[in-house]
Amino acid sequence: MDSWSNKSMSKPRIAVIGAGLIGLSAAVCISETIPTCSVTIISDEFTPNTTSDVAAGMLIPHTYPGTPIYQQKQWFKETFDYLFAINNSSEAPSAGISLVSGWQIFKTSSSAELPFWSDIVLGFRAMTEMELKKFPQYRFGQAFTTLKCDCPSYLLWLEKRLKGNGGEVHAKRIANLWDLQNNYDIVVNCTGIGSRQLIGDLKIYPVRGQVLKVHAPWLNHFIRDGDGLSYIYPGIHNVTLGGTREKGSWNLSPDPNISKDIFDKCCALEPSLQKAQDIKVRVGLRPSRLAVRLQKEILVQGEKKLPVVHNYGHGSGGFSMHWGTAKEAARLVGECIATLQDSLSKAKL
Ligand SMILES: Cc1cc2nc3c(=O)[nH]c(=O)nc-3n(C[C@H](O)[C@H](O)[C@H](O)COP(=O)(O)OP(=O)(O)OC[C@H]3O[C@@H](n4cnc5c(N)ncnc54)[C@H](O)[C@@H]3O)c2cc1C
Ligand SMILES: O=C(O)CCC(=O)C(=O)O
Repeated sequence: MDSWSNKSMSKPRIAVIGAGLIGLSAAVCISETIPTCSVTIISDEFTPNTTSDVAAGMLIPHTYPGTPIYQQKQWFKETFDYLFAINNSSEAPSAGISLVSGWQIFKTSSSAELPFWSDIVLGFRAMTEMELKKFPQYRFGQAFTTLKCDCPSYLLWLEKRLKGNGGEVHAKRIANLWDLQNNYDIVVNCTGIGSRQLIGDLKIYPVRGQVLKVHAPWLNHFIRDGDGLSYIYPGIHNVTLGGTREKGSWNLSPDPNISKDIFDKCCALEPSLQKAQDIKVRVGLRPSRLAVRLQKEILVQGEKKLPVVHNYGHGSGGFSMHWGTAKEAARLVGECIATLQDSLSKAKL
């Protein structure tokens, strides 16, 4: 009899490691799609101290070169539809979800490809001559309406929803997945960049991002340079100005020169930002990987087995993809439960 067969599967116990966007959304989705299980989040950091709190929270996907495009499109569509429904409900302000229209602008039209997500966001079209007059240095642009999450509000709302479903939250650093084996049947790994140390995945690396969060409530249109290095994203509580992408840097200290550079570039795009107030600097490490890792793994140690569902490596696109990947993680957890129940009933024969 292996160690699985000793456990009662009447209420499968699921541990989700990580309380960033990916852990919280996976935990909520599991608790809602498999209501017979218990879900516990275990994490060493919580909002407002996660990478997910630093993000702009825009639904504008980046492409993962190692994940098939049809898969990315599906995750984005599921995420967009889910957040659009929240946006259209009375929950929108407490969840921190808003619709935002704006422009992605390019210095040359040849660099402006039609993105794979153009038919998922709303009203995607080429910018008119009139709109482009605002940006004399730019030749071409795309106008569309998408969704934005106010990151800390959305994380708190997810946590509240999880607790409302009976889920629990514990503060703890996990050094070894096997430490969870006695108390849980299945582990869901949503540790982001922490997966490099926790499970030794050397394919995940940090891409440092520094942003400014400013008070400029008159702004309601987003502006994104197509190079992804300058953006102005108005949200419910503040405007996020970005940004930087420093591959391989683990430095979490804000750099004042970079802050000045971000501010100057954003003011060049939107001069009224000179009047912005309450400027705060935030730095986060994007958990980057060629492909999101979303798969089952059965860890084996002698007679013992521990089913793990990995869900990490969302890089620059966690907000854009999170509900689609949470649904897939929940489906994989369901498969693990079916395997455990099958092994339990065989052991009883
Ligand atoms: C500047 C910036 C702007 C961004 N803007 C956007 C955007 O506009 N749109 C978009 O889609 N994406 C954006 N992103 C990307 C997005 O922030 C990430 O994809 C997303 O936050 C990843 O979420 P996560 O939950 O995997 O990671 P995290 O938020 O880092 O959460 C990981 C969690 O795991 C916990 N953990 C790690 N190791 C352990 C351990 N050993 N034991 C216990 N707990 C552990 C951590 O404490 C944390 O709670 C941006 C990122 C940055 C840096
Ligand atoms: O790239 C963007 O425009 C959105 C912000 C983001 O995803 C990032 O900075 O990683």
